Amino acid sequence: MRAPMAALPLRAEGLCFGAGGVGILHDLSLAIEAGPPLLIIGPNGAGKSVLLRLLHGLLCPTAGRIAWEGAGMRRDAMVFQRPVMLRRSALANVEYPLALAGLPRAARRARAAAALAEAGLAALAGRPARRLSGGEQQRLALARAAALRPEVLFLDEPCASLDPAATRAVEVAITGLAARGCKIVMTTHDLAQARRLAGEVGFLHRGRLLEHAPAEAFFAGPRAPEAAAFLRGELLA
Ligand SMILES: Nc1ncnc2c1ncn2[C@@H]1O[C@H](COP(=O)(O)OP(=O)(O)OP(=O)(O)O)[C@@H](O)[C@H]1O
Repeated sequence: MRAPMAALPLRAEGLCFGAGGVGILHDLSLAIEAGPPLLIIGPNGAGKSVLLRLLHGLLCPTAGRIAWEGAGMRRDAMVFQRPVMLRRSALANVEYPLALAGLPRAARRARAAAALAEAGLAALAGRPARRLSGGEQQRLALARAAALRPEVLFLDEPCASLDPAATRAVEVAITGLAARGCKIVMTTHDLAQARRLAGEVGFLHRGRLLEHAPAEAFFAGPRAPEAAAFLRGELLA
């Protein structure tokens, strides 16, 4: 089967977002291309989640533009910090969006089972999704998104409340998706996690993208003084 045409690159130009008279993102420009994961890092309240929501189309910019510049139809999905599970089995949670996407029943079952297996959840397929642990639910949310075979997957702090073992399992799932060609765009507070996963880094501070660089260059010596302070563990105002 031929791979669908790419919708990437995704370009944001002069992006601004404000709410209630308060500016949250300011004149942000960013090009997202196919390749290894882009980790968006920065202090609390920098605007990381808002940026992901804008890029995924859940919020409308107050100024600027977002364009998918490839020839293909956009295929992007998002996983939230606290995923919402349907009151059904894990397998049915993965099948449901496939049904909405119009996949025939037999193909749905096979694709959902494969996505669960890839996330290491095959043994839990029949379990009620809402009874799974936080880490299992997060992996289930990833499997549910991955089953749609998105070209881009936006992940908003997917490991925020997970212990190290659950974090590791989620990171394995993310790395697997990236290796299969899915562009990961992910926010995290955890610098060690950013070092483990990132191919490129975007550093946001007070609603401004102060740096976007290959991960190796960024961690070896960020250009923005605020990014350098953040890497040193200083508390940024
Ligand atoms: N829909 C909204 N309406 C109004 N203000 C919002 C909205 N969404 C976010 N904000 C505000 O915008 C700022 C940036 O929020 P955002 O959640 O993007 O930060 P963040 O960098 O993801 O922070 P954290 O690391 O704490 O999750 C915050 O001050 C937040 O209160």
